[in-house]
Amino acid sequence: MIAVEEARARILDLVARMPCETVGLRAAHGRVLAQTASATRDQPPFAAAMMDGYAVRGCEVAAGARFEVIGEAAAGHGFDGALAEGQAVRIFTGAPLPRGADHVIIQEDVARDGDAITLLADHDTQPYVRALGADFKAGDPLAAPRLLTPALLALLAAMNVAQVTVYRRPRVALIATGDELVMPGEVPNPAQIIASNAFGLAAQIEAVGGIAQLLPIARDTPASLNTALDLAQGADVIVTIGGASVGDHDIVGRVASARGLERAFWKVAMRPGKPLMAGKIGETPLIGLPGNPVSALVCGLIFLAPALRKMQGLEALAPQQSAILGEDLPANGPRAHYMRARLKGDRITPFARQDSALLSILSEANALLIRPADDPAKRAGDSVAFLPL
Ligand SMILES: Nc1nc2c(c(=O)[nH]1)N[C@H]1C(S)=C(S)[C@@H](COP(=O)(O)OP(=O)(O)OC[C@H]3O[C@@H](n4cnc5c(N)ncnc54)[C@H](O)[C@@H]3O)O[C@H]1N2
Ligand code: MOO
Repeated sequence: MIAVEEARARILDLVARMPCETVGLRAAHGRVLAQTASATRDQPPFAAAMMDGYAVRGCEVAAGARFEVIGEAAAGHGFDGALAEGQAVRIFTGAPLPRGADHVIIQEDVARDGDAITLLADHDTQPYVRALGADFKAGDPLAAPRLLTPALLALLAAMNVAQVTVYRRPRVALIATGDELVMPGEVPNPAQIIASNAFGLAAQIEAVGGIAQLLPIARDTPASLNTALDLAQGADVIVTIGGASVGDHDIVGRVASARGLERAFWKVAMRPGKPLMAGKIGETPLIGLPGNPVSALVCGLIFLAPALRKMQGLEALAPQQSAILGEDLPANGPRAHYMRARLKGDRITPFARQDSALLSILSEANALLIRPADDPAKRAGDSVAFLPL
């Protein structure tokens, strides 16, 4: 058995950066920018009014000052002429400032009489002008790699960047294995259960930008598993679920070896997730997850998600967080324990039941409390590491 960190490092070594592709902005949410994008224009491209009112020369702004209104500037329609002394242009938010103007008096602060305005005594003195390029300048870069969020997509659009180069999404083939499994909605026989793991894993994969492909369930025969592995060809990562342990029907290791698996490791000093296996068949990384539902999903978070992040040019690991332990815990054994826990404020308390088959407890948990291997007993109030769920 190897340590969690060693297993993760070996899995990260199995995967490579994805190739790039160019996509339109509407397809870029959640993708990772692979090439720096640069603004093709200044924003705003002119000094712009920040308020509805009157554009004037700032040096003339004084209580009681009168101006002649000589025209109008609206968003999308500038005023062609220039302002002379004593003149104002009616202006609306977002409009370019007329030549000669450097100040917008908000309309609440003037009395209008035909084509004349008079500035009221208690007027606002802010100029209400947004400078040319105040948001960004032509050539300003948006450096890669970075995850494209809603705000960044809006920024790229404003920069007049219509297409971006992003990493291709890694496609992950998911193969559930076991004679006991039927798909949700099917009618199981009395010894069967519903295949649940691939649904949680697919969601985890999609949450980190991957594409999940659910293949047909492989039965506990080499022929059936080989068929599923054939169908997985072309995937960027193959993930099997179950059949990873030591039982007579745990055939994933054997079948994968017969297909040329170069094993990076089998068995990790962790709970849940001990029988985890990983390697490469040809150029394709294969991760063999344990079948117990919580083991599969915890391994998905701790090993598969970082690998998919790395493949898309992102930092594989998020920084670890810490919280205050809510109750005393006995010493941990030789396997790191990822305990389903409830984090409330800065206090974290593990659930009493930690059986790796209990999805109900996982779904109630909002954190995994991390007990390192051989961690000594802990007291309530001690600081402990956790992963948010
Ligand atoms: N003698 C030993 N027995 C076991 C060991 C061991 O070290 N020595 N390890 C245990 C641990 S820890 C785990 S975890 C499990 C994992 O074993 P497998 O990866 O071989 O998984 P299976 O035996 O196929 O299934 C375990 C359990 O999970 C259910 N399962 C499987 N696939 C799914 C799925 N897609 N959706 C929902 N549930 C699934 C399956 O029915 C079993 O109940 O091995 C221990 N045994
Ligand atoms: O490692 Mo198993 O995942 O403890 O149940």
